[in-house]
Amino acid sequence: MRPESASPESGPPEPALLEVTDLHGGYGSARVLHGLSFRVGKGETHALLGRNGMGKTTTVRTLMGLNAARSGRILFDGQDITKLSPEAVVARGLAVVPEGRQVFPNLSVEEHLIAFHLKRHGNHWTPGRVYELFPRLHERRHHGGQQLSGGEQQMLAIGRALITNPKLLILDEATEGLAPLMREEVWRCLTLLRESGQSILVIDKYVRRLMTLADQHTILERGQVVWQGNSAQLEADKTAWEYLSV
Ligand SMILES: Nc1ncnc2c1ncn2[C@@H]1O[C@H](COP(=O)(O)OP(=O)(O)OP(=O)(O)O)[C@@H](O)[C@H]1O
Repeated sequence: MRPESASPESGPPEPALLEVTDLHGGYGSARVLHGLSFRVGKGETHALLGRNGMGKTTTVRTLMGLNAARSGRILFDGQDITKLSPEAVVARGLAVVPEGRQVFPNLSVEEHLIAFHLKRHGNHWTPGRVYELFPRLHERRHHGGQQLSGGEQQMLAIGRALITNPKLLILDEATEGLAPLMREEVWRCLTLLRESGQSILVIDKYVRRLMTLADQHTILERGQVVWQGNSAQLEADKTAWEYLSV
């Protein structure tokens, strides 16, 4: 149950899996995030929305420890991860499917999955499970990253994140540049993951499609949160759409 929906009878709200508070950050002297706050509950699918250049990728990079936070706090599963290195953040249970996929050209599919496998959190995801989710990857398991199509690279990027057995899976524009059928493959995968209870933070341009998937939405505008709500609220609120139109 999400904290917002806790009734007085149900006791105190469940602590969030991810709680970002008054986060400031950017790239050196370039300030991009101006005090943003949002939370992702356990088992929740949360969409981070906003036009190009509004700070979504910078938020993800800051969560992952790739960009230093200037101030503010990132709590993950009850622990402060604000100042942790990327390796330590992954070890705590965050994993990202990065913008542009970033698969290694000279590593085979199988080598990617073996190299990134982290045995923990019940060790749910193994190379075999990833191949069940994406049979195409099994067929291509001995091929190098550079020999894969864009869609196959995207499946591998998702598989590589899942194989770390993350508590929170983050996807930054996972459908970007994909043909419609491949996009649907990504949505199918996200729907399955959501149904299995995986917590997900997703950034994507296909807002209408996200509305069928996400429990909550946070809209960023110039590095600040300008709107938050669920899919029904987003559907109904014209103000929110003004932040999303190009
Ligand atoms: N390496 C960098 N150095 C300096 N500024 C950067 C860098 N990368 C991004 N920015 C700036 O930070 C701001 C936010 O960019 P960011 O990539 O976080 O936006 P976004 O919401 O993810 O948009 P997009 O969909 O275009 O990726 C933009 O003004 C961008 O120009």
